[in-house]
Amino acid sequence: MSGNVDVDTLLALINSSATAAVAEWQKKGQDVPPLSAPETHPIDTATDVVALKKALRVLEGACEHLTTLLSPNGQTIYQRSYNMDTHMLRVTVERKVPDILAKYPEGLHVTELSEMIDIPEVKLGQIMRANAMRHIFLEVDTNVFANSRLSHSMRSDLPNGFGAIASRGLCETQRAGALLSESLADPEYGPSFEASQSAFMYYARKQQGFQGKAVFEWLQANPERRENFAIAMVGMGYSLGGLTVLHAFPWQNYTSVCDIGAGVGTVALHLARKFPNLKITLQDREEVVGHAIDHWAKAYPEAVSEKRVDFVPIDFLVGTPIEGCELYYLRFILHDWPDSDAQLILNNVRKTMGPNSRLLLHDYVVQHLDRKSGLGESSTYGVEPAPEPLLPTFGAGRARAHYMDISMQLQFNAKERSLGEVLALASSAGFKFEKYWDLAETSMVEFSPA
Ligand SMILES: C[S@@+](CC[C@H](N)C(=O)[O-])C[C@H]1O[C@@H](n2cnc3c(N)ncnc32)[C@H](O)[C@@H]1O
Repeated sequence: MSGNVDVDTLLALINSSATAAVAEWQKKGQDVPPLSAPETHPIDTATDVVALKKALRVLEGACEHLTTLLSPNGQTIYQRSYNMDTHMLRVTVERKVPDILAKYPEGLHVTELSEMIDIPEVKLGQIMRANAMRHIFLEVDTNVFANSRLSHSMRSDLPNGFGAIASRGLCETQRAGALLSESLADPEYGPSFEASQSAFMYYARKQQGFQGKAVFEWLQANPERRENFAIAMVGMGYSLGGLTVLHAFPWQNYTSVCDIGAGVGTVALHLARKFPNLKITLQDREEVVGHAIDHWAKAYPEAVSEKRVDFVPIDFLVGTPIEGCELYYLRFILHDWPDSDAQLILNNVRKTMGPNSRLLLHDYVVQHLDRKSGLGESSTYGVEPAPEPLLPTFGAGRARAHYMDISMQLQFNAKERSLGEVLALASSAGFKFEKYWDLAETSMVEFSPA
């Protein structure tokens, strides 16, 4: 069997998907800025990005497939094993280099930067160049660095939350990831599916001496990281296309929604702005509800004074959400919990729902990589399969689904679920499947009471 034939097909996919992506950038009113331009673009914080995400999942999948196909195996294996991207990025994100370089649009010599952030000049030069090679920072002159389009977008003064996403990924998730193999070999942690015995908790206990039970307690004990987590959730909405749900789902047909585990209202704030007739209730842990009240007082005081939004604390593992809402919406909640706890949460929602209420579960839906299972889901539930020769799930075009899946394992001993797993879980809590919403990157599954 020859792989040569795949080259032409992959090139055609790259061509058509890149053309479609450019059109989506232009629809937002401007051309694509070069990677060297330290500019933001409206597409960074656009919410209606299903068409862009659909083009990108083909483009990313096809580019990775083609380079892997045409590279000798040893080259790819070296590339995957020696990839230092996250370590290099962490050094610069922790030391707020994007904020520093924002003050030097013409660039800053590595000698001065090294004095400011206390890293020896030679080492820092290596680190900055390794980042610049991936378009994070620019070497504008020999040993002189400036912000690129990517590093500019991580500035802490921008409202996009991208710097916080990077910080959460690099400082918490990657540290746990670095100890995954050790935690899996540990006789206590390895076989456990308890949130208190995740790889992150292994890291927090062994390296930080933390005595608490699980991640949300760790965040509570680390206020700066908790604050970063809240901002990262805002950034997740933009970067993972989670806000496409604002456009895809007919919210205008409903009058009330309870956002369970809402955080400070990363989705609810947008819902309140776009659908003024929707009565919104935010529910989360008591201290998070306190932050949400402060956040809305600054971000959208009119919604509060017009009583379009309520804030009600809950521990969703033990208590039921408020009664009488038409919609119960859970975004990025069930993936934090192992099946036994996810079941408790769903049972509690089911108890409170009226006969005409709907449950909306919004997460990544992961798929097996064999074409048989992909085709089964596509014919039964409308999950779009990738064109051949791409892996049926779009391969690297869905990398973030796998990153999120592993990130949930690392932090909570939990996971992203396949559609079959979501349906089984919901069915055993007394729900009936209504509709699968393909949001191109994340997915939403709608249920009614059975
Ligand atoms: C991953 S965040 C998702 C936040 C928000 N839904 C979003 O999509 O941006 C998970 C949320 O669950 C909340 N949470 C965790 N444990 C909880 C509990 N026992 N009861 C209620 N909320 C909880 C956290 O405080 C956090 O806001």
